[in-house]
Amino acid sequence: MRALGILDIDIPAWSIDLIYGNTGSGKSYFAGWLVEQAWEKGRRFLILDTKVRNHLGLVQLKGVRLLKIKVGTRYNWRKLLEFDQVLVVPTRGTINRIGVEGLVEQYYKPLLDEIFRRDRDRIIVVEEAHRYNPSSRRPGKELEQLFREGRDGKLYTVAITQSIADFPKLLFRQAQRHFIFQHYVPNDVIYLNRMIPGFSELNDQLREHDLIEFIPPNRTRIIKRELVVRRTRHFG
Ligand SMILES: Nc1ncnc2c1ncn2[C@@H]1O[C@H](COP(=O)(O)OP(=O)(O)OP(=O)(O)O)[C@@H](O)[C@H]1O
Repeated sequence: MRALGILDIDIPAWSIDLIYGNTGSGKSYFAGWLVEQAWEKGRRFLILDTKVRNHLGLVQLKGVRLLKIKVGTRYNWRKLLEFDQVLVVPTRGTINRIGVEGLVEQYYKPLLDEIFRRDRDRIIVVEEAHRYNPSSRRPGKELEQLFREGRDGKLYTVAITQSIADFPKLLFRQAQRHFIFQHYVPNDVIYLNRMIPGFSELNDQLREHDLIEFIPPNRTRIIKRELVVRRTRHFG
């Protein structure tokens, strides 16, 4: 039998984690792994998914509540936040009718705002985080307030995005940890190389689903895909 070793990634009391990489690189799979670690420690979390099935396996974990967003329905966010561990997903009909853009605007942004104003001590996992920003230069209000002031209320954000070039620098610079999958686009590699010591050499060593952990200003290491072992099924 192959010895797997243990992946020693901490789930701190507070952080801002960014997870980025191409479609299919393993962002959600890894985010789900982080959530499993948080669950084992009894931490409070809420996942805002933009896909219907992606994270559904996580509801196998005892205590995790599922809310399916159905377009036309009004939700009492305050009541929702009484639950400690929550997965929020759209129904297929919702995506067909209002798209991810409508989901984010009509439901997820107001929920993030409510979390910022009233919730405490929670890990908030935001899929497709670039969708919350009006442009690649301007952060959206909801993410910006969480990034800038979330620490006081121990509101810990995990933001997942495909394209780091489309993600406002203002937010990028606030991240406490980066989890980075292999990058191919030359401009992205140049950009990341400026930010992360030795990025291109590390990037060249990555296989599919491997990732780099970067803790600013200069701590980096490669995390091999075999170490990211999920306890629940991922549907990504
Ligand atoms: N460490 C890993 N070991 C084995 N399989 C993995 C690993 N990481 C990811 N995968 C598999 O790779 C596929 C893509 O992963 P995932 O859905 O997380 O990608 P993604 O980056 O979130 O993509 P998208 O941006 O399209 O949502 C999935 O089938 C997943 O099970």
